[in-house]
Amino acid sequence: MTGVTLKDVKKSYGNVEVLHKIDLDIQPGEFVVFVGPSGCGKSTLLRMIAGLEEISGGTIAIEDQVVNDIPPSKRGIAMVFQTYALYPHMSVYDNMAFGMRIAKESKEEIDRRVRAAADMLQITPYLDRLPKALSGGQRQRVAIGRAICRDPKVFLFDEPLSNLDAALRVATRIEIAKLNEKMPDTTMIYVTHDQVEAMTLADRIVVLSGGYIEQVGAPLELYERPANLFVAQFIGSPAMNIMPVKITRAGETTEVELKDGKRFEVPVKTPEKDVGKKASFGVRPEDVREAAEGEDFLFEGKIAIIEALGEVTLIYIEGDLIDEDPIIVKLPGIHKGKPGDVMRFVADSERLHLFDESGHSYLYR
Ligand SMILES: Nc1ncnc2c1ncn2[C@@H]1O[C@H](COP(=O)(O)OP(=O)(O)OP(=O)(O)O)[C@@H](O)[C@H]1O
Repeated sequence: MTGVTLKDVKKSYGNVEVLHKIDLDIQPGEFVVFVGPSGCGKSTLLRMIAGLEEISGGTIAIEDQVVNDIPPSKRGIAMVFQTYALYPHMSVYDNMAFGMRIAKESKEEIDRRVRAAADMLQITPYLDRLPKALSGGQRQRVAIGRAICRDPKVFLFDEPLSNLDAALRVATRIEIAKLNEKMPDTTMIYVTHDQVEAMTLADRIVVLSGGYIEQVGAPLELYERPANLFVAQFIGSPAMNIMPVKITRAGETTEVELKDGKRFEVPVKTPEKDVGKKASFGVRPEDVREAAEGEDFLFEGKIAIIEALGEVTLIYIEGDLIDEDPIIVKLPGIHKGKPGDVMRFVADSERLHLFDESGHSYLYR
């Protein structure tokens, strides 16, 4: 089984460094997803692992072998692209067989592998068709099938679903999850800017921003214990609400004060020296509920906009508690509030987050 190790990996274009000091250990058989906003460097990092981009510094090793100077075809990897990259004049069968023919595999072996991959992806009925006679989702399955035929040690996916419409994206995502189950020994590295893909497919997510790794962890770890403000607001939708606070008591748990003077406890550890300092208090829209009559509430405000989505209602709360955007609350079902109504909210204390002045998360208890 094959892992991938990145040590102090850097990438520059001219004198602009776009990836800085990337250290990452991907375990054999692991499904790792790179996410981050546009331009953060996730595709470049994947293409460096594939050998499609030169490495400006550091080392990339696949199965303990440093591959910096090894061409893509010799790295034991297969890559699936956003644009499918199928040969338009070749049948599905020939597209899938192509790499093996170049590698001079026997006819029988080629046939066995093409049929096994086609069966795995349910594309057997289309083997004789040209790519143009297939839907986008079917074409992407052919591209994945072609990659499987190469029997790669490491499978790389570069935003494979982003050209598909919403329904096909879900169906193909599930296909990829099944593929991962069927190929437990194959390491998979997947680039996306879609959080749902990252959360549902990954064993571990690598969050990148501005060419740096912000955090590496299991999906729910990032959701429940974000290491910093960036990850807190990047993972989860709508994003976590962040309100400026002052620390009024430090210790094993921390008391903070909102801009309106309201004080409450957050179960995180803070050092005594941080008393009086500014901090950022975070609570997710879905972790808030409406306070009962007379219940001690966390924050209050006026409804600015209310959006009924059926299964949930999104409520945008006006007020002076945050500097820019409104606070967003996500309540289950249909809520009968209307703009102008004043609402009060509570949240379980375990669902509260606190970040220091530089945006790092205080230690969760
Ligand atoms: N050939 C190139 N020459 C110069 N700069 C480049 C080149 N390719 C990429 N970059 C820069 O490197 C950075 C990372 O690009 P990359 O494509 O890896 O980002 P990304 O996270 O995959 O973004 P997206 O989600 O938009 O594809 C960007 O700032 C980009 O402008």
